[in-house]
Amino acid sequence: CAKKAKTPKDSNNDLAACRMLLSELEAHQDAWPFLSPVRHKSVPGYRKVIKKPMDFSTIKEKLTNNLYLNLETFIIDVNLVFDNCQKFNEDDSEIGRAGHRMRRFFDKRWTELL
Ligand SMILES: Cc1nnc(-c2cnn(C)c2N)n1CCCn1ccnc1
Repeated sequence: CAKKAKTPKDSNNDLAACRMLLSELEAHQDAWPFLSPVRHKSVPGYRKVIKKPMDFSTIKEKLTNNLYLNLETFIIDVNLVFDNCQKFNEDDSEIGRAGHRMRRFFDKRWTELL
């Protein structure tokens, strides 16, 4: 089917959806590992293993500076947070489990927007 043209209104709706989704992520009880950048200087191996660090405060900064083209590019960064977490943490660990719970919550919420 023909791709629907993106109007300014569509972009504003995407932006509102991103802001709403991000605030829900930040308010989640399992968000604590992801609220600010991993202090890679005090986490041995993190900088070597994780090529593209990402966290909710960085996403908020990018949203504020209009660096997301649409909902898709925002979702890519949120998924990067959870993919990094899975790569660096055992599934059976505090942070690993929080990451899985947060990913499940996010997937449910943004798909409810479609
Ligand atoms: C996110 C995330 N992924 N791995 C870590 C981490 C930080 N230190 N260690 C040993 C990890 N595996 N993090 C950041 C967790 C941030 N945190 C830790 C305690 N309170 C916040």
